[in-house]
Amino acid sequence: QTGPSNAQAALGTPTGSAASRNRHLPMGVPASLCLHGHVAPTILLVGAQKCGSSSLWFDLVTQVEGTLKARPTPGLEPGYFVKEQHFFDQDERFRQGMAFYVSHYPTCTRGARARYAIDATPEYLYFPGMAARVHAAYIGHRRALRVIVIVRNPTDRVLSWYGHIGAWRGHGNLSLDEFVHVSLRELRACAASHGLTTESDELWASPCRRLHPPLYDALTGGLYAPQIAEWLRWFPASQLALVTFGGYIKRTGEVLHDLAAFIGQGRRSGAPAVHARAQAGASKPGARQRQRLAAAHKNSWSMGQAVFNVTVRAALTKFYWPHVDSLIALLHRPVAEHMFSTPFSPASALTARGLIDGTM
Ligand SMILES: Nc1ncnc2c1ncn2[C@@H]1O[C@H](COP(=O)(O)OS(=O)(=O)O)[C@@H](OP(=O)(O)O)[C@H]1O
Repeated sequence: QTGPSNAQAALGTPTGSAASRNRHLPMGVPASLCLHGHVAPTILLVGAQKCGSSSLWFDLVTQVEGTLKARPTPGLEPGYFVKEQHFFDQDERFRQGMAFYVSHYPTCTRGARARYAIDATPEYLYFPGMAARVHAAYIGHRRALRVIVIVRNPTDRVLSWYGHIGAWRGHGNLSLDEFVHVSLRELRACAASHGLTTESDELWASPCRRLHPPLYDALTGGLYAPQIAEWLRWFPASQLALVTFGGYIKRTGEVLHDLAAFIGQGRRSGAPAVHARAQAGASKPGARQRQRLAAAHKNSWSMGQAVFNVTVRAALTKFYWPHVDSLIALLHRPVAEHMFSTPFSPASALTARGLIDGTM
């Protein structure tokens, strides 16, 4: 799928400071990757969907030195496609090849400082087969890639999904609680009919990953372990970074500092200091912060104050417990040993309890 490149990715030395808890920054930080005359995306913020990826993308392109977003494409929704290219997950775009993909990014400039284009398409994590496609497409340039994953309490993710994707695809007349109830019931039935249990990681790549409309993939998007494992099958752990939503909200400046180091850069000079973000609605932000948050939330249709009925939340939490345990177990396996994580390191502080109660 990859056409001939105009330049090879040159490997230099890291310029960013090493993040405190991560001893394993990728060896050799790539300069800009120039393909077909354009700066090719080397930072893939692959999801998960509804886990704060728009906010994190906005912070990366405004705060981290050298980062670039895509150019608006005429005829396509500008606020959406500058963030998400949907190249690897949409066959009709993928078939057009790498020259088409990179044409959405600025042209390369001889002698310019290193620039890192970002594609923040959350479906890259969710769809099976994406990591393999990226691996094949970046042949000869794989070491230039940095893959970032942000995860969130999966129960809160379902609420967010219902308010955005569910509303968009039409969740019929099902209330939030009915929607969860029916999704759990259908998922259980589907798992049983395929010889699986609802605790199994295999659910994600099974036919049960998508239930019939209007349920779709609301629940299985939160099975993070198999999704991350798929990327770890194709890329060295040192090229993957894991961010926790709760940690990002509470320790935004620290997370951006760490990710800048992961990318091999520092914070943009002159970028305003970013302090911890309050959870939406928990504080009264000033006008400037409101403007920043509005931009950062552009791609989210937050349900604001909506809450689950207590029993429904408990049922979802029960469903997700083994899956969060599975994520923590994966992060402790040798294959993930050199994975970059911020602001919590799996070996020390990241716990299933913290992810479930949203403090991480
Ligand atoms: N700073 C801050 N504080 C609190 N909440 C935040 C913040 N940044 C993003 N978010 C929440 O993240 C949810 C949107 O996630 P995504 O941007 O990944 O959505 S999307 O997949 O790109 O559509 C969406 O969650 P819900 O409000 O629960 O729907 C956003 O509100």
